[in-house]
Amino acid sequence: MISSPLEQDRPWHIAHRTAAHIAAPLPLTHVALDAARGCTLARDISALIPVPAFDTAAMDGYAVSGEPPWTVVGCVLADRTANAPALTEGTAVEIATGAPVPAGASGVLPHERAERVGDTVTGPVAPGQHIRRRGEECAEGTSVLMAGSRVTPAAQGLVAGLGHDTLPVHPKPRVSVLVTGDELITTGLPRHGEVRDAIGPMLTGIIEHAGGILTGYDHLGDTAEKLAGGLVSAARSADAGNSDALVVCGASSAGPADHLRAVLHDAGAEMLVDGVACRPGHPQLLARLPEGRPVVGLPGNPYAALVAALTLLTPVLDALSGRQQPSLRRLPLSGEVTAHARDTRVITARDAGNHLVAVGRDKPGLLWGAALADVLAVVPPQWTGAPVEVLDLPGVPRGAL
Ligand SMILES: Nc1nc2c(c(=O)[nH]1)N[C@H]1C(S)=C(S)[C@@H](COP(=O)(O)OP(=O)(O)OC[C@H]3O[C@@H](n4cnc5c(N)ncnc54)[C@H](O)[C@@H]3O)O[C@H]1N2
Ligand code: MOO
Repeated sequence: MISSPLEQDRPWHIAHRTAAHIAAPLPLTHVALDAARGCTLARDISALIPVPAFDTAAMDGYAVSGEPPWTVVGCVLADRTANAPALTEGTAVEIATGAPVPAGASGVLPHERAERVGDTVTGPVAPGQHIRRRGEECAEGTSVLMAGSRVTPAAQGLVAGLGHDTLPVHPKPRVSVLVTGDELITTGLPRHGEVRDAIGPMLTGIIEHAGGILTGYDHLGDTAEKLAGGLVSAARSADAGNSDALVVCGASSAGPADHLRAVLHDAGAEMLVDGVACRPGHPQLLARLPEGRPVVGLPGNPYAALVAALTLLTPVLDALSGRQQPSLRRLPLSGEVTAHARDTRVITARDAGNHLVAVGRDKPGLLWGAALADVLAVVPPQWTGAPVEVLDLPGVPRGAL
């Protein structure tokens, strides 16, 4: 039985949470360090080597042994061949920062504190001064990153320094997108009856920001057959390993060309969110194909599609990537805001640091306000002014103002 969208509309928070629990994380795979950026760690990571890996000079100067004065007997640089003989009492070697400190050294005297005449050097050095001891910053085997954390550029640098070449991660979910609509064109000026596709161009960035990869993109016509065919071939390519989730844009409502619900029903899909009580974006949906793959249906109106992408698609990709759903921060909201009696409103806003200011220009059909905004504000039904939850907009730096 296919119901009309409005009858089934789920409260916004429930829809958001349902999407976050739709799927288990994709199975662990080992990927090269560079490819791991943005992925979620599937296991804790520990140090394969100590840091520093050997006793090392923390300053350019002289590694000395015993009390001054010292006779300079050589020079040690930070390279892999450095293998200086042990120092005996009263001797020193010139040493570079990072070079292995020879056995027998009692400290390192920085150049700027050293007085050197010929081969003799003197200066003040406390025992052990300016020597970084093996394992002092991180002992071998220490657990440094937890499973579930995201691989950031700093994390890549950290684990490279600790000897890793690959990382165990949940891979980035691959997403196939089907854009419906006979009226859509993808370049140039639309003629009468035509509309430029505004959803496709924003989806790649949204998917990437959510930690996924766009692996398939198709424009379909408006018939049920084309949509069913598109779903089948997208699902086939998914079987071939090309996608972990499907997104359908448009065809989500009740019009003569809106076949998504019927096609999903015929495909045996389980409908998990059949409309959301939010404005814009109420016809959005979330389903699971019989083999388990999630399908997110975005409404055709572009701003409604953006709201739906941040409501359902982002949490689905978080779930597949093994990322914990971040709890949304709350901020006070000012400006022209009219709450709805029954539905959540998702509106465009600027982030002024400790409060939000409504941007407006957020009618369903145009992304104008969204392109000017830093965030979307989630305004609950019958809102009377309490702080609201904040959805970060993909690609906008935090604290953009
Ligand atoms: N009887 C009802 N009609 C509508 C309802 C409803 O509840 N009952 N909901 C309205 C709402 S809200 C929305 S949103 C739209 C959703 O429509 P669909 O998802 O079925 O999408 P279409 O009908 O294909 O298109 C709607 C609109 O958006 C334009 N569009 C579609 N795709 C794109 C795209 N990729 N880029 C730019 N613009 C796009 C399309 O040309 C239409 O103008 O339904 C309402 N109707
Ligand atoms: O999703 Mo629609 O208005 O709510 O554009």
